[in-house]
Amino acid sequence: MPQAILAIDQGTTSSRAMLFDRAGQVLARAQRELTQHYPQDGWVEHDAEQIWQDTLTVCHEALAQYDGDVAAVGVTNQRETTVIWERASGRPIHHAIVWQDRRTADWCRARHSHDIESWLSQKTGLLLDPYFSATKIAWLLEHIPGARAAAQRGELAFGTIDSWLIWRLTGGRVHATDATNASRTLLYNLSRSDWDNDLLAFFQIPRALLPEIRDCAADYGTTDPALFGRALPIRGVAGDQQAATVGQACFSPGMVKSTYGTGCFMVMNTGEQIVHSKNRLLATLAYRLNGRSTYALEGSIFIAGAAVQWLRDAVKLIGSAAESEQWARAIDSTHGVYLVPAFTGLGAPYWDPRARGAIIGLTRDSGIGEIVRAALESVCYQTRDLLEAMRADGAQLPAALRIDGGMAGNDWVMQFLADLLATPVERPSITETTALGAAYLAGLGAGLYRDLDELAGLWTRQQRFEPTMPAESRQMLYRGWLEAVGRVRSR
Ligand SMILES: Nc1ncnc2c1ncn2[C@@H]1O[C@H](COP(=O)(O)OP(=O)(O)O)[C@@H](O)[C@H]1O
Ligand SMILES: O=P(O)(O)OC[C@H](O)CO
Repeated sequence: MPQAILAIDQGTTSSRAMLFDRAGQVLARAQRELTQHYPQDGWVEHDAEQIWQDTLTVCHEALAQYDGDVAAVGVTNQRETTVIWERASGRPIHHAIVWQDRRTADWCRARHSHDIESWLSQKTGLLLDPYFSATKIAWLLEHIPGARAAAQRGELAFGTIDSWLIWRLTGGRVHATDATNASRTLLYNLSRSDWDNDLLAFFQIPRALLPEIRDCAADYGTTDPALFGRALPIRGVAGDQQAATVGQACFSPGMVKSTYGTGCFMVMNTGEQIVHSKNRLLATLAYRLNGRSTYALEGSIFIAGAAVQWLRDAVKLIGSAAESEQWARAIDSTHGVYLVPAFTGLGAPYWDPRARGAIIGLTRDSGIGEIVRAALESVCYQTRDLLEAMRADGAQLPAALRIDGGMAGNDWVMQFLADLLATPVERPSITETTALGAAYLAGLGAGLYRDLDELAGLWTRQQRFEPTMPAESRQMLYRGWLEAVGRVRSR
């Protein structure tokens, strides 16, 4: 029986546990849907206690499917989502505030200025936007009675979901995060690789709240033996998009992966160089190993697969996400219909928290097919926006785009994407690259793999989509999209 690696992938819409063998093949999997809470327009919350219980359940279910040894545990997670809990009781003081939540939009607007933006961008690679954890922490300290004083006394702990799970997995013994998750808080200094006192002062966040920052492949303690009947070493941690970058083996500068889950996140490896975007992309960490940082340029889109969920659950135009493909194939075009899924504002490169969604160009002939297809196309147009921004930043465009995530299973979307980008799109054999990346990092941390070259050798392609659309059609379609986006922007 080979030694397995347990990967925990706590995402926005579900919590997953997967067991991989050393070659990256899936041995077991279990998954639980996560309840979304929308207390007000633009607010999105998760119950941190449910996240923990679901994680525990899926780990038990996956481990029950396999009776061999588990060499290490890797954790990957939805990033930025913010939990604050009491150190003594382990109880969260409030629901987790999710990355999509826009409640701090006014807070950001009140403090926004050109100088602040460039100061923050220089230190963190990020922007002053509700997306990132710091404004969410500030909101909790301001709105939960007694929280600020308790934080100052060192009685509370902050964490992104990785820290929250590690705390619970280790029975409250380890309060740590990895550098990639830290790099999404607006509190991490990218070039100094540490929390930054000036940033803490700006957001009025006491240092006592913060976890210790470690490498992505490192010692995060062992699981409480009471949980799984044995103590399992936690050896790998990364935010989900960074884990997917590792799972897709994007280890050389210029390599790009794009993950289509709830949102879409395109990450380009920029090597040892921090590229400060002039086009509102983010400079972030790809991974930190042996104390050495590899940086990335990231484009974050808030709504991708979530638009398909909306078609299924809110307006009920389709019965399942997969059905969207038949609707799109059944017509030859949307005949000028565009859907801009700015349900929670617009992310990169627009960063407009007050924009809201729209369907534009409807005629008497428009039907379900046009709307469904427009929703799928919107994901590809938004990807093109990101690639255009990377191009404008002087990045050499990749020879092919490596894609993954739930929506990557939709062949029609992948072909339209290749057509619209005029770039081949490659789908790997294992599209669960986020969990795979966490397993690889844990394997590196446990000494099961030698180095990144060995991991790169494990990547295999399942399908390649070649662009075939004439350039003229591509440009015309994209022009229509830019016009549609222009109509929903708030500034
Ligand atoms: N065949 C499909 N066509 C279009 N969208 C899909 C398809 N299958 C799944 N999705 C979308 O992909 C998303 C799920 O992807 P996943 O990677 O599991 O998300 P996350 O990690 O963000 O929770 C859902 O939003 C779903 O609507
Ligand atoms: O849970 P996902 O896969 O939608 O990813 C969420 C991102 O990490 C948010 O930045």
